[in-house]
Amino acid sequence: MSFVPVISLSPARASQEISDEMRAACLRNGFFQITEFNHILSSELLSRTLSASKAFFDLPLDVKSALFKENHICGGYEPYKAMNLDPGDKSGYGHNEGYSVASSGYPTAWPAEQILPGFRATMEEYFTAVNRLAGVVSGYLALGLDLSPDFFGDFFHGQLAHIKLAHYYRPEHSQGDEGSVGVAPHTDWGAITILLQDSVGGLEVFDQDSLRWIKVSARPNTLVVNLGDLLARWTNDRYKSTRHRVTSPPQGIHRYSIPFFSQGHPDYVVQVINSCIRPGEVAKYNPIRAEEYFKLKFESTYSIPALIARDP
Ligand SMILES: O=C(O)CCC(=O)C(=O)O
Ligand SMILES: [Fe+2]
Repeated sequence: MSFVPVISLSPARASQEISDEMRAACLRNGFFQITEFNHILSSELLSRTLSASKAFFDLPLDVKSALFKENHICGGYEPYKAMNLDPGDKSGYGHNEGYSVASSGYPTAWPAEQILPGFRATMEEYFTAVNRLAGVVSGYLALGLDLSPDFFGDFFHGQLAHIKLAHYYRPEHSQGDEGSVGVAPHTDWGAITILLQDSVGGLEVFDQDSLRWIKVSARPNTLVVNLGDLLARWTNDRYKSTRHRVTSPPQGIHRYSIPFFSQGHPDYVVQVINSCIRPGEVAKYNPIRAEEYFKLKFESTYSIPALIARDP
């Protein structure tokens, strides 16, 4: 099996076949790519969303800075090198700037409509579509675990999620390896991440069997799906949440990507799935409310103490 298999979601395929392929990928690295999901999310929307993201980052810095992300629940601007996903490594600050959009009902600092016409509408449209796609993928994941397809339904319904527009580039006049850390090695925190990326590439996964960094190809009309720590926890680590990183594009090249992070309904209590506990094993994790879990993760990661102090 490929390290990061490409799985077609074509409606012509049998659900069991799709879920079997996902299961194999989840047991290995928790990483796969999906294609042929046009019936859920159109390729036109994918390219419109990437273009809108580029237009946002082209705004002057003072306009973007005024939209500063206030705390881990809100959406807003995350300045260049604000985030270190590897808290133990001082050189782990990613060479990217970001802008996150929170679920509807949670505040996002939007640019004024006259500054970026249509931006908000495109992001909201993409958010709704990718959220729906996450629900569809979760149905296949449940089937792959021999659970009812709506097993994850209450977690995803009314969930807190966000998309993060990311813009990677090296510092001006950088040389050699300077600025090569796009995102330091990390695992994602949530249930599933769905990544939209342009054609530049740079995402790498640390394959759990060969113990090598594997490049994830950037394919048109294809999204990368990976499981986060919460799904690993939920399955008593049967399904994998794997370390990955982003290598910045060469000097002068810009890369745009948009991960969707699925965090679940804040009040949902995530408890190890009984059938994932093998004979002789015990549940490795206590039940935890999704909201509490994310607050703990956020506080250990971000480099801006003010963001945490101002938590509502
Ligand atoms: O931009 C990418 O390719 C992935 C980014 C990522 O892993 C993250 O933001 O968690
Ligand atoms: Fe990630």
